[in-house]
Amino acid sequence: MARQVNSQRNQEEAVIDLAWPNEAWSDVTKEIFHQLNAGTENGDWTRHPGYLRTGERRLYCRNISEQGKGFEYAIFINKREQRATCVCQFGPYLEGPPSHVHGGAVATMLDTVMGTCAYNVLEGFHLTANLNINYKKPVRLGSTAIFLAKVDKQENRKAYLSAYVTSADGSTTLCDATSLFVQLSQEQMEKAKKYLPQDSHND
Ligand SMILES: CCCCCCCCCCCCCC(=O)SCCNC(=O)CCNC(=O)[C@H](O)C(C)(C)COP(=O)(O)OP(=O)(O)OC[C@H]1O[C@@H](n2cnc3c(N)ncnc32)[C@H](O)[C@@H]1OP(=O)(O)O
Repeated sequence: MARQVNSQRNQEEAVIDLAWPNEAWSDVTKEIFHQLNAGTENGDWTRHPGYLRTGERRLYCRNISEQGKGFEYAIFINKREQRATCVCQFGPYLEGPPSHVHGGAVATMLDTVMGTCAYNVLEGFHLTANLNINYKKPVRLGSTAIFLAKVDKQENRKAYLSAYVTSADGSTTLCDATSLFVQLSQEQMEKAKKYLPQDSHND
């Protein structure tokens, strides 16, 4: 179940870690989560907590209030291999083409998984400079997909990544993507500080 942690900022703001199975997750989503979570046992992989703050600040893809209606996902990071893997179930609020997921919702998850993966090489805050997606097959609403991202190259503040999205059984490639993330310079970080939460929860 989602776990409640308290942010250091103020006690009444509950910070809930949603990157855990809940009753809205299908058996397929739960099974893939447990397979991926097993990789954290030997320390190669780390599950990235997915915080929903009850206060005023939320990460967009965590903020659909009713469980199961939007993005339900967990991301795992492998720092040594500079990779990230995500299991994601797309709820009914994300409909684009009838009974299928909006391409922008798939792009959101690609942006988030690749952005999280970029933390393997970039320090501090980074932003998406470029995101290119090839949509190979429509994604059924309510289905579960697996996102696999890796860092291909780093040049100073720039990290170049690639990713692909498969069906839950891995048999079908739904999308492939490339991206560029740019780490904010010290000067930009100073300016961005006022937007960052005081507590340690990144997501
Ligand atoms: C472990 C903890 C995990 C926590 C996870 C939490 C969730 C995380 C996931 C959430 C993720 C969500 C993420 C989101 O949704 S981020 C939201 C969407 N992105 C933005 O809003 C970014 C808007 N753009 C900018 O702010 C600036 O343009 C940036 C900061 C990107 C660069 O402007 P800056 O003034 O700083 O630097 P620069 O212009 O000198 O560029 C620097 C270098 O980059 C090269 N360049 C730039 N653009 C492009 C381009 N399009 N193609 C190719 N190259 C490009 C450029 O040539 C230069 O190269 P070089 O001359 O140095 O060689």
